[in-house]
Amino acid sequence: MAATIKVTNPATGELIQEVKADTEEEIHLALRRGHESFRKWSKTNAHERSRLLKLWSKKIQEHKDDLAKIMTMESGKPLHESLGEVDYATSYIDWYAEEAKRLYGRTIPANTESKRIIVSRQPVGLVAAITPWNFPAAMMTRKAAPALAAGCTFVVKPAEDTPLTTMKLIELAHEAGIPADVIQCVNGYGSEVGKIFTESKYVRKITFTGSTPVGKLLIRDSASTVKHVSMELGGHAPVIVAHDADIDLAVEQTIASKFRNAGQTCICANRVLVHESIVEEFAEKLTKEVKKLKVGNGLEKGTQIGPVINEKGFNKIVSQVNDAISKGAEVLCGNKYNANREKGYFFVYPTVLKNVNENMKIMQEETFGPILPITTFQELEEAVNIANSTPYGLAAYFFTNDYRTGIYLHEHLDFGIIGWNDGSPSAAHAPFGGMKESGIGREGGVEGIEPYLETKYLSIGGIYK
Ligand SMILES: NC(=O)C1=CN([C@@H]2O[C@H](COP(=O)(O)OP(=O)(O)OC[C@H]3O[C@@H](n4cnc5c(N)ncnc54)[C@H](OP(=O)(O)O)[C@@H]3O)[C@@H](O)[C@H]2O)C=CC1
Ligand SMILES: O=C(O)CCCC(=O)O
Repeated sequence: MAATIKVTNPATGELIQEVKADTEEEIHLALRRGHESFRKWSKTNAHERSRLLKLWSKKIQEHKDDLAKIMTMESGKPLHESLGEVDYATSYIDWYAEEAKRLYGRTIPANTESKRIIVSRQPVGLVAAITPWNFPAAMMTRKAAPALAAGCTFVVKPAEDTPLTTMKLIELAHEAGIPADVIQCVNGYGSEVGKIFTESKYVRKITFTGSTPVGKLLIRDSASTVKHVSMELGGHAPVIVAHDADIDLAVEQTIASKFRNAGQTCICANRVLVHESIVEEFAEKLTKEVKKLKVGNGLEKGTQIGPVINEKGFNKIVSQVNDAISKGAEVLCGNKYNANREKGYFFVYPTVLKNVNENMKIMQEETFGPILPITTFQELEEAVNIANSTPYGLAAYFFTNDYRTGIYLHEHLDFGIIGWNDGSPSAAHAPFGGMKESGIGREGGVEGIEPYLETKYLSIGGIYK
């Protein structure tokens, strides 16, 4: 395992900090500590766990500006988005601080007078999390908060591109009074740490946000010890704009969905299907707005689109755009880059493509970049078939003012998260997650704590009549 991880600023390529990578022994030790502290933490009463989570949230808010700056420097996202992410991250802690107090059990009527059946919930044990670089704060807290609320202990490995935000959050958790062994961070390379996590006898649950191929590996490797798994994987979100849609709203919300974090979110609009009767108006209005988006270093005032995370991400975006153009796509704006492979920064200007078709890679694969391909449809059924024609099933969006169309689309789209006239559906109080190869389980809402709980029932006999 490498001794250090170099964290660089994707806007400049400059080194921000070298982070010590944990050795195999140190990671095993962290897992053992997490396991050993489980008994005490799981027996700490729910109101006390809730109190400590609230203190953690407060500490994070006190350090909001520092955290946002760190996040922008290591991930590239514009500062206003990082500030928003700090709030989003704490909203999960606040929500689960309350849910900790609501882990109710139940009784079941027995089939004889001399018995009682009681069902209770208990935490699964030590949870190991692997998180991505695109939301270095929120993806961690939306796993850690329900885990700690449920009474689990928690070890996280952040993405090597963005460990600093996570390390700061863990430090603040300890300052808030959450015991050091109850929530820990280890650093290292994904494949190496992943193997240690999945093989460990101490880890009872793996929770992951990242690409579908890595998710599949983690599911496979977790089988040998039958761990619980929660997977929040890739997406390929369709946006369907029906003939009766409010076009201005559809344009505004599609931009909000597509260009957040330079298009690097798993629920970003990835392909836009517009009814053929309105495609010209939609494309013209959209392009006019997209051209106004300001590209630059996320720390500079007014920046709306930062750099993409790294060369690998950049290459994938460029190859999808080139493939689409070579197969007949028309560029309405963008297809412009400011990249320096030696220095290590990669900016992609927001790009709108028209006349795309199903044979292009961009219509089949997750893009993770600020590229918006537009295609058309005639009948709703055709739009649904195109939308559902990928292995992904995370988020989908549609725009219509006709309730019949809305209900039809809602019922026929095979996606876990649906935005109807809404390009920003995420919320701590709602269940986020995907169908098909987009994942297993839900994060957020009352559903988001379930994966951290086991159900146990007690059957008591010999009761006096
Ligand atoms: N659902 C989502 O939100 C995300 C989707 N993606 C998709 O994946 C594409 C590639 O991005 P990339 O960053 O490479 O995504 P990865 O899935 O490779 O990375 C996400 C996390 O998984 C870790 N990881 C990588 N390989 C393994 C492994 N074999 N076992 C265990 N953990 C591992 C990474 O660690 P390390 O950093 O050390 O490699 C990181 O912490 C993106 O273009 C996008 O399409 C990416 C990130 C988030
Ligand atoms: O890209 C992701 O993995 C998370 C999307 C952020 C959100 O809206 O919760």
